[in-house]
Amino acid sequence: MTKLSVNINKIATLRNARGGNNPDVVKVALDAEKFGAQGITVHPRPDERHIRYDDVMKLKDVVTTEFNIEGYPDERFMEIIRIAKPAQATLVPDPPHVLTSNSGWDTISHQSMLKDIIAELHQYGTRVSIFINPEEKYFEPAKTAGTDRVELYTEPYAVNFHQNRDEAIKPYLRVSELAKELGLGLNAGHDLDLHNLNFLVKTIPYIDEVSIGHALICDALYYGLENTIQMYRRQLEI
Ligand SMILES: CC(=O)[C@@H](O)[C@H](O)COP(=O)(O)O
Ligand SMILES: NCC(=O)COP(=O)(O)O
Repeated sequence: MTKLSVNINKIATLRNARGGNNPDVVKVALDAEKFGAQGITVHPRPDERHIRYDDVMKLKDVVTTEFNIEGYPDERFMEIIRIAKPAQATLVPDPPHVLTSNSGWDTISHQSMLKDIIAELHQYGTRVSIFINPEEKYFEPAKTAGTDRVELYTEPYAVNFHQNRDEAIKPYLRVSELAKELGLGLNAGHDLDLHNLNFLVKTIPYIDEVSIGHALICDALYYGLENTIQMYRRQLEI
């Protein structure tokens, strides 16, 4: 069964908007776990626009489901992982000022860098996932780099879903078969929501984990966090 990891970046965005501690990121993470989240994901970007270094240092001691820390593997990120030792680190090739993640790794040109980074993260006992576009040429090099999992970058799927869901999912189906043949674990994330999630996991039933943030937090404004998490869980189970 595909697990739901709730990305709480946008809770921190709201908190930072007024400079206090409301909403309390740690409390929301613990409540999200109580409400059915099977993991907590954060993406501490270098400019700390939402999740801050201090948030990670508090969350690492209290998250009881899977803690997943995403980010570009610069020295600051590696330090965070060295200290936090999360269940999973997801490597994302984001430049510092990108609005949001907008591509997976070029695992061909970055293979040796990724290999060294992944080897170091494995020393901390952390599972490694790398963000990847649904293009077959990147999967063999990802495997050679030593990653445990790949995370399918699903924005193109989400964008094309409403036009033609069967066409939108085709590239993902192809590369998911390849990932399976290579023995790579499979995560998925970015722009997944209540409309497009079920078709993705029904068509690709061996996705280990989806990490969902933006749409889920927006839905929670209307349905409440507990109800929303359970609505997403239901989309993974029907
Ligand atoms: C890697 C990924 O797709 C998400 O973590 C995304 O980066 C969310 O980041 P923002 O919340 O900053 O948009
Ligand atoms: N890895 C994807 C993630 O953590 C959340 O992405 P989004 O749902 O905020 O687009």
